[in-house]
Amino acid sequence: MIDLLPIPALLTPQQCVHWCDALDDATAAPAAVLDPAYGGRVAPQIRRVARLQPPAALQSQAMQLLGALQPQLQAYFGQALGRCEPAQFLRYEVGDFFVAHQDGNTPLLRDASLSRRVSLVLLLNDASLTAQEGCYGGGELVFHPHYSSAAAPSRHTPAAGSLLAFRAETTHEVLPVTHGRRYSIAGWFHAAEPA
Ligand SMILES: O=C(O)CCC(=O)C(=O)O
Ligand SMILES: [Fe+2]
Repeated sequence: MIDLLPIPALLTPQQCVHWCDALDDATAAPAAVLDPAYGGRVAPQIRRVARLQPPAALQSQAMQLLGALQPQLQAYFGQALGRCEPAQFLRYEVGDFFVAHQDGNTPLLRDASLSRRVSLVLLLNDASLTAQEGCYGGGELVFHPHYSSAAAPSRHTPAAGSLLAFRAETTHEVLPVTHGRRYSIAGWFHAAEPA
């Protein structure tokens, strides 16, 4: 079974609209794969999405919001958690996606992602089947069970302002966006430093 913790209504609909508006003025650059210290590079066949440079106030608000979840996440995932990595503000345009991947805690990859323990994805706008102002189509967040499990992948389109937390080693992907723009924030809690 996939260990998924949904946290609804972390942001109000008004905050979501305000954050998306602020992000439309932000500098955007193609998001990289892998840790920059280990040759982080843009690989659009793997991850095609713009990483936005939010205003400093928004970045720190997001970090406060995510940081406050630490006790709840520690209790749910049964892991001692340390720092939360700077959140990535992401915008998926039509055709953008992120192939199935794990965010960290995968022992064969010995970069900074090794100590990631819990991944967080916060959606800033809603999905809709038809094109609607401010909404996107496609872009489902899909979780894949362990290969030894017969369970089917699960697809999620969290409501604007709500978050999904999962173990960093869980395989997940973002399906291509089919209309509109999808805004999300990704963050990661690392293992607590040994005392
Ligand atoms: O944007 C999302 O929903 C998830 C992004 C993601 O999986 C990642 O950045 O590692
Ligand atoms: Fe991810």
